[in-house]
Amino acid sequence: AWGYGPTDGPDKWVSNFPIADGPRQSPIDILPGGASYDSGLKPLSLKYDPSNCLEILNNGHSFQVTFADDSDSSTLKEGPISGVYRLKQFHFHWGASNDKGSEHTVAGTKYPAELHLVHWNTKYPSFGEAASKPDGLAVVGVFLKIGDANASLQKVLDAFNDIRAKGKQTSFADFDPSTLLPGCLDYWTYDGSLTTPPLLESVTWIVCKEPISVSCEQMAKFRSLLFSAEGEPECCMVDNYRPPQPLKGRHVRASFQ
Ligand SMILES: C[C@]12CCc3c(ccc4cc(OS(N)(=O)=O)ccc34)[C@H]1CC[C@@H]2OS(N)(=O)=O
Ligand SMILES: [Zn+2]
Repeated sequence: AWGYGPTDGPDKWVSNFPIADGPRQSPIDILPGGASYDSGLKPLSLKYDPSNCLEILNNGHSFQVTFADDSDSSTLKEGPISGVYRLKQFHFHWGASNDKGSEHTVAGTKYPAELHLVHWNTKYPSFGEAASKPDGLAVVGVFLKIGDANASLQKVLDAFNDIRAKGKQTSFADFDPSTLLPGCLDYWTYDGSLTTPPLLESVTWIVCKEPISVSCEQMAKFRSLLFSAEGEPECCMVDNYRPPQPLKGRHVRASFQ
């Protein structure tokens, strides 16, 4: 199985997932000067229904909040995509210290964490089906920056006591993920991939320029989760991020000037 350690981490993934060296891998280092403003890009239309929120789980790589996706009540539309994409889950990536943790970087700058809201294209019958199509998924990325405590994020962190170890899950209801979005939804967009195995090249990435805040104490709470299952030697869940990958001729577009 894969992980983020010295023996099973990002540099080792290519042996079981050769697409790791593919033409549209993620994340990337975003160079604002290298992105071209595209006036044809529409504003993001994100509409989420808190009643779709189902549970929160520790999957051994991150924690994720999963949503009911059997109707078009929590969707992403417009932006760089066409059609309707449904929210399936959101999760985070973070570091062992505040100087690293994000997957995307901005002119080399690493943020302490990054939120990913994973949506799938409803032109396909299911999430799993969509995940193997070049236009199957759209992930909205939001950077976290050290500052004031984030009250909305705190609701998620308060559930951590029930999911400390790998494989633990607990019900998590009535959460509105739009409360985790920045005020300004200016974004960069490019064609990429999942950032964990199976590294499928099926993601339209939409990375928000404006970060949301997280306090130092809240970052410490992220780091209290475990990669390990109950009964195994405890291994803190930290540095669960893939470093930037080669651009390989791709263009990054900006929705703002
Ligand atoms: C669940 C699945 C395997 C893993 C996976 C999936 C989708 C989106 C994902 C986003 C991730 O995070 S990230 N950073 O946004 O890229 C990490 C893993 C993801 C599908 C792809 C095939 C499996 O689907 S399945 N079982 O066949 O139904
Ligand atoms: Zn992710």
